[in-house]
Amino acid sequence: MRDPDPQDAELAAEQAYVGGLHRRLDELRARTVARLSDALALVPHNPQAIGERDAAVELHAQRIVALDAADHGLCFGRLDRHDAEVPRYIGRIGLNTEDGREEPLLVDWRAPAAQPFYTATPLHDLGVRRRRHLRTRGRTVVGLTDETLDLSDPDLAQRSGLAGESVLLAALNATRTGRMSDIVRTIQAEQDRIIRADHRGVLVVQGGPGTGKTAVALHRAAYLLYTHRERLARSGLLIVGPSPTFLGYIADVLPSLGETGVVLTDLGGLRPGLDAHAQEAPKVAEVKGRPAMVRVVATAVRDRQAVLDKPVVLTVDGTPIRFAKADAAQVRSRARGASRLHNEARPAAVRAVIDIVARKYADKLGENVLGGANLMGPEDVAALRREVATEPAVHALADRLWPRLTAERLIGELFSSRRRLESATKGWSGTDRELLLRPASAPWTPADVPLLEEADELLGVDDSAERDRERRERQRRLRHAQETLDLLHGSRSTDWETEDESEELSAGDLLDAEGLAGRHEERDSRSTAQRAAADRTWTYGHVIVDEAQELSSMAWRVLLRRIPTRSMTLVGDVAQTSTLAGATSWREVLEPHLGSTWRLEELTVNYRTPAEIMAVAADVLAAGGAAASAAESVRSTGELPWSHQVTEDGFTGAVAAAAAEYDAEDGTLAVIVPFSRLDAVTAAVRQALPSASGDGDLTSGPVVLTPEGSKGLEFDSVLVGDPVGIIADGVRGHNDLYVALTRATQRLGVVHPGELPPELKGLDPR
Ligand SMILES: Nc1ncnc2c1ncn2[C@@H]1O[C@H](COP(=O)(O)OP(=O)(O)OP(=O)(O)O)[C@@H](O)[C@H]1O
Repeated sequence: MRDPDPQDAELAAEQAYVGGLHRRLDELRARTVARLSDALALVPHNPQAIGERDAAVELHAQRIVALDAADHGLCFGRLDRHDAEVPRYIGRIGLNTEDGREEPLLVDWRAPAAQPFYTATPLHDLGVRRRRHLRTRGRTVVGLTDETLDLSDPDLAQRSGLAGESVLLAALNATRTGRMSDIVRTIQAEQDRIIRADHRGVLVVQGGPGTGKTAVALHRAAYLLYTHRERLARSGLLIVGPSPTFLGYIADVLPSLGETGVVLTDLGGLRPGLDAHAQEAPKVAEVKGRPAMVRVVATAVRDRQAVLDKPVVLTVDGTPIRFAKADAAQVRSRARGASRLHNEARPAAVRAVIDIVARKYADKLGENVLGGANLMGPEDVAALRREVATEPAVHALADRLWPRLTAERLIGELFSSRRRLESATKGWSGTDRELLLRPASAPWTPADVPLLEEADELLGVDDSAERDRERRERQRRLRHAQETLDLLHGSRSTDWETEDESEELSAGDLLDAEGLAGRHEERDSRSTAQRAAADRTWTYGHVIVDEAQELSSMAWRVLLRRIPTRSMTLVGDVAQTSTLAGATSWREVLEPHLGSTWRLEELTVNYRTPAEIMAVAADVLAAGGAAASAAESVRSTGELPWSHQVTEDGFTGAVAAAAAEYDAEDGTLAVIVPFSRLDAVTAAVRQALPSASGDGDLTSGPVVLTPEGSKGLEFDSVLVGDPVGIIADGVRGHNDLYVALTRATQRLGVVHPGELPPELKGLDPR
């Protein structure tokens, strides 16, 4: 019989503890499910009770989601401290004992008490003696890794400075699934500092490829939701990413951390109700993103506030009325004086047309043939005005002079009319203007979204009909509330036929009635995230932007409107900018919008790409003239990235063959080619590998992408086809190639027709 292994005994002890945590989790879940059923079974008898019931249902349902999410990998860490007897366990959520008095059973990774798990070092041990990483499979503890934070530890000199290095490397070497996973078990100190940074103001996180910017941004979202739960539950948190494929790739991370109430979108999906994802030439997107477009949109709106080239003649009840150019000018100046917003000014424009036509009509009808004063009295004129107001020709004229405009109509009609474009882009070069011209039926692109939103800002809404409806509805509610109060108090009767009911109510009564009427207002049962996503004017509590270097000036305007408090986290890498509209330095892009009121944090370690691949990518970065240097890789694989020269004719076949070879390896695969070769290579790869997906779903098989489409993603194997084509195709071609090469977590191959560009000479020729 062998001696019991001390490691086994430790494992058994941890298993006992973790088992207890799971029992506690089950208990809490069962209790929350019971509360949810009780709330659902409740039959509320008044609107206030309905509101309370709905709030309770939402609260319990969210709690169940969070408890379920925590079940997988519930506890992953333990801290033994110098000054405490009991160890502190760290996990996905906080769990207390029944009486809630002792040290919590489990500390949420986001709580201040958990921070030493990520940041304690032998030099700054933060009271920690030993950090233990627990590995679990299902509910079973399958492994332990200890780090002693003791300066006298003889192994210390060998350590890399990474927290939980072996656990981290195991996570980094794992094959990818096509979906990003959370990193709560292995967050590194430089990442932790950013995740927990103060939420106020603008925090810019710069980092090379694979430094965990996206991971950090998402964990920061979870941290902010935990720390400022109440405020963010009301105002919401917005995360903006570069593309729908990217959003699909990161979609599991926050739910796995128990957080679901976040709005995730890309620019093309930011405008409620509009799917603006059509592709367009990068040069067109760049023009649309320029700050000069603010003026173009403003001019386009003013151009729709027309004056006449020549007089028009209307017929009112058989009487011809001449509407002169000067009359049109008067309409325009009255409407412009009424409101800055085009649609809000429209009622004034309509009134002005009616007034002018009625006056002229009265002048005609009341003309004194003997040459004296007009025979019409004020009542006659008022009656004529009412008649004129129902005349369709008068409204048609008002529409012509001051049309009701939606943003879609304004921008659509602007871009499809050479005449309108010329007027709105005076002083522009013909080439730039030409880029904006497109057919009326052209679908919307992401770069159109900021223009539509800009137009909305100038158009406003003519909500007079809606306001009337609301006023009547409010009067109805007030009447109903007062009747209810009267019933309660058995008080006097009131004549409700009077329009102005406030005269009928004493001040005290009105307050009571208003209070009661307010309770009857319908409660919006949608969640904050749903309401925020559907409302263009919603302002968020915090906004996170990933790949922020890609945003154009116009896109910044849209985002900043959604966050007047400027509580933002912007993550990106200026060396990965691919569009002309994108940033080459943070100062250059942020200064016009934020001045110098932002702070910069940097991430310096590349967790994704092995050193062998990074060496090649760094040469490409340098050849592109980038000022930034690539982040240092945390690991190497010993596998050299290779190149394979082929003829032009053999290119697609060779790519498909190499893809088939890589597909036989474990994990995910992407083939990245220039936009001009996308269709041909996709067809060839699909023929060789029927599982190759074409719909941007990264979980179902190999994908063929452009460098731009691969932004923010990663794959175990990456095959880059035609690097020279990538450099030539892009407006910042070297950056595009750099992005493509740095998507690989394990293997990289490059297939090239013709010579290999000198910056890729570091590849191993095959
Ligand atoms: N502390 C960590 N523990 C485990 N994995 C990590 C850690 N930090 C980053 N990673 C992993 O490294 C990979 C790269 O991270 P991420 O995609 O967030 O980088 P990025 O900086 O956004 O890259 P890019 O700019 O190239 O898109 C991901 O697989 C991520 O899970």
